Amino acid sequence: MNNETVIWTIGGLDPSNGAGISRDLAVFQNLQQRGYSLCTAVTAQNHMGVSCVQPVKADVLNQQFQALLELSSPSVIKISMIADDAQATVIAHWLEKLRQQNPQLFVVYDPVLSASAGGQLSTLSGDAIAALCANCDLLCPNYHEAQALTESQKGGVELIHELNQKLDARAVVLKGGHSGCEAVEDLLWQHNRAGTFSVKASRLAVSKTHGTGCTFAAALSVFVAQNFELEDALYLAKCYVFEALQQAENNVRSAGNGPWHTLGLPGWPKHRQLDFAFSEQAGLPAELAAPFPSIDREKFRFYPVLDSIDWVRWALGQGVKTVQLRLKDASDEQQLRQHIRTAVKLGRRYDAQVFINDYWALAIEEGAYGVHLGQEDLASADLNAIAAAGLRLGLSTHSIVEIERACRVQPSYIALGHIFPTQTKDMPSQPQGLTKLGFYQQWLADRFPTVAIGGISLQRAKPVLAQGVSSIAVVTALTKASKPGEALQQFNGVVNEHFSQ
Ligand SMILES: Cc1ncc(COP(=O)(O)OP(=O)(O)O)c(N)n1
Ligand SMILES: Cc1nc(C(=O)O)sc1CCOP(=O)(O)O
Ligand SMILES: [Mg+2]
Repeated sequence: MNNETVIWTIGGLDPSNGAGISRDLAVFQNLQQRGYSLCTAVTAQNHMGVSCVQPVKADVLNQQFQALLELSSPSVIKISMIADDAQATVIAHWLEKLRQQNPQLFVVYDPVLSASAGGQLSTLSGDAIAALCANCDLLCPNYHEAQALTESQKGGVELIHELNQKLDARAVVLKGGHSGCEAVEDLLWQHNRAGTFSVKASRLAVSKTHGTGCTFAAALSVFVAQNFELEDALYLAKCYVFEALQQAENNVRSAGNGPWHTLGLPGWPKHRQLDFAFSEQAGLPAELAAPFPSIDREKFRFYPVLDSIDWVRWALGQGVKTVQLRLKDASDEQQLRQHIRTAVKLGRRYDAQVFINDYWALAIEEGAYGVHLGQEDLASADLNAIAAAGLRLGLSTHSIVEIERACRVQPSYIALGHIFPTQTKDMPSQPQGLTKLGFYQQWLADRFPTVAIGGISLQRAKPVLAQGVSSIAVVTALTKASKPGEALQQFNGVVNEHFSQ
């Protein structure tokens, strides 16, 4: 991914480069982002401990803000070590000002109070921390910090509830590295979502973990800046740190007994590495015994999604080999069954791959070629029954977490949406854009055929296909075209040219 954004990091300077702002800048650079730093304290420390902390004066911090604003305007600010209340007042002032200029500004607060190797770093009062939290979008403490902030010995979801009672956070990532458990589990809670989302990693045998918290929060800030949903940002940040630690573990012999962070950073995560789970939202579907039947990829390259049997008949008559019947205003069950039956028959007559959207039970009964389902259907649809009936299955996805959830059921294809703004339906998520589409495609690495959907016009077809997807799906580019026959021919031209290269 290479959409450069500007990220500011506010924190202390660690001369050993394991933690603090120099570590953050290394992570930003490793992930191809433009980073700037504001220094709150000069420390003398390494992975074995902190020997001295010299806070910078509040006025010096204030001038750093002024100097940086002349250069850039951040999309994300990461805050970690704040030495004292006077600094917190300066930061609160600037956050307010920057938010006025950019209401989309996202602030991540990693409340570093002491170093992992031991040593107090901050004299920040409880009131100052509470005021900061109210100004932040995401609070990401580790267990020690969360317990210190709440004066509680609880853990897990209960600890997050304690945090919420004390501090007015909009979202919390509770880092599990210090929980003492066998697996390291990070929990995400968001004020506007039910339940929590968690990512688990096995504990690696790396002994010197100085700076893992900073590395994690810096990577998380990058993924947020790249407009990933918080669940994805947490998942990717965790993969990033896991990969960095794994790399260190593998290299430990050649690197001698030095700290892990000197062994290099891994770059953008490229594939699935860790398990995740939802506590209350639509859970993970059970893994099925066998993959869903495959589709004919050559027939799949252009995929009209159509809202009537007349359109299906027309498209198949024009030679289209994959279509979807997507009926959204069907109230009469008999009529609905009739439409699905006709679509199935037409599919057989034209030797085409006809998918039925939503109505999986009727699709089974009518012997359809396949069904297309959304994420919310995953919890309610009987996937085993669809598989047992031999139907193909297509699944919608809009994020890495949804992609990974879809992969568990080994579908016949995965839809990636919505790429551009669409008039066809209200989408709860943001358009993905081409860069993210390319990232998703690389992430999937041809595990399943893919189809891009959402706002794809004739002009956009070529750059979308260039991201490596197996197919493009369109609704209005065909059904609202002034001359649908011509539009279809033009799409065929672009698709054939792309796949003949
Ligand atoms: C090819 C393709 N991709 C995505 C969708 C969207 O399906 P879903 O999320 O189930 O939403 P509705 O279409 O039911 O509104 C699709 N239909 N086809
Ligand atoms: C039905 C649908 N599903 C989407 C998804 O992202 O899951 S986008 C979409 C509508 C696509 O219509 P158009 O080509 O007119 O933009
Ligand atoms: Mg649907």
